[in-house]
Amino acid sequence: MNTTFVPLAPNATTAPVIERVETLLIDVPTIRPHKLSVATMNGQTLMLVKVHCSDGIVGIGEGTTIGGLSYGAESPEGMKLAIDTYFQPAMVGQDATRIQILMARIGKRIKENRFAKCAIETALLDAHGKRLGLPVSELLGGRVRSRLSVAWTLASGDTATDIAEAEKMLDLRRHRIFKLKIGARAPREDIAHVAAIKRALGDRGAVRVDVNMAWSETEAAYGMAALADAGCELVEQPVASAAALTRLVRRFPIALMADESLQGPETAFELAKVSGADVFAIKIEQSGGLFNAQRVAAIADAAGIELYGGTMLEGAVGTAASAHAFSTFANLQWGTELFGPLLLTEEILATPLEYGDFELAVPEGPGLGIALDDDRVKFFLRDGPRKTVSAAR
Ligand SMILES: O=C(O)C[C@H]1C=CC(=O)O1
Ligand SMILES: [Mn+2]
Repeated sequence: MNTTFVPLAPNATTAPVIERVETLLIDVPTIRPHKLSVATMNGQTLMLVKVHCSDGIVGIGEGTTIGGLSYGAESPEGMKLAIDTYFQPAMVGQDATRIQILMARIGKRIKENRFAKCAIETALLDAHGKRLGLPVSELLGGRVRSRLSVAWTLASGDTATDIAEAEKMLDLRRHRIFKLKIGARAPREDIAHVAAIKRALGDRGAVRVDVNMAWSETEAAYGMAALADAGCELVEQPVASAAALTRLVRRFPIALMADESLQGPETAFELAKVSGADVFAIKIEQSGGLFNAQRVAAIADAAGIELYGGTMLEGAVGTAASAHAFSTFANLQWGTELFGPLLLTEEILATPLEYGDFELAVPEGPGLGIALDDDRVKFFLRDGPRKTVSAAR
């Protein structure tokens, strides 16, 4: 038998190349103040990136942070600067179809900057999916689920307001898993707040908490025991250090989830080695992209650690990208919290993402399967028309 093997040639002369990388900052208000132990958000800044390719295809990506620099080392403004100044020169003229090669090239020239790398990788995957007529999930190996359960975060700062909000979400059949942001007040007050919400919801709603690293180890030991008594099923990153997480895990009848401790495959491997958590909250931005999120998931699976699909409170673009990645995970025992677009007052997609029956539908079209509403995006551009109108008043 005569078989001819045709190698795929990177930079083949016919391959589409990257012509230009465009970045935009979009400022959108939140539906109410979102109070975390590290910041109170009244709006979210979406750093949108558009990768323009020589075949006319434009891929879209997004980077967000929480409270500017309150959550981590990157900010939306910093991502824009890094992409304009350092990513773009590394990308222009390169084969747009060889995403792994391009990300490795970027990785050699640019240390850290995981959020910006995620935004760029998202845009490259979106472009390539559009080119091939395939959803991003299929470029990542294929989805194993098309709908994702979605938790909602209660973070108004007021117990009665949070209960009313949870009731509304249950009535709408939008969410039945609630994550409470605690850690800003004294642990005793926070526990009373959690217990009151769980009492009001009973079996109709699951209650989890996120402390965002605010507790000392002794506060966490007290807090985890009391939370378990209150009927709370999971506590997310109560303390900052991986060593303290490792000492707390399995001591109380409540699941312990790592979030901020996970900053890509290496940190996931270190935490998995010491069995430092029951659950990993995987975020595509914290992981440094969608492929790295899959690597983190594989490490968790190998270590017997369960999985949750986290959010950096991304808008619709980052949420769609996360949904594609999480849809490919072999295990997703704790569902997701991909509610980011629902926290914003404004829609920036031509057709909104589909939420219903406590779930988000993973988009089915080519690429991310979404399209921006360009007029809306223009309107919310930093220094765009809205700014000019209010300045003129
Ligand atoms: O998990 C975090 O720490 C950040 C984020 C996710 C949901 C939310 O309300 O805040
Ligand atoms: Mn968290």
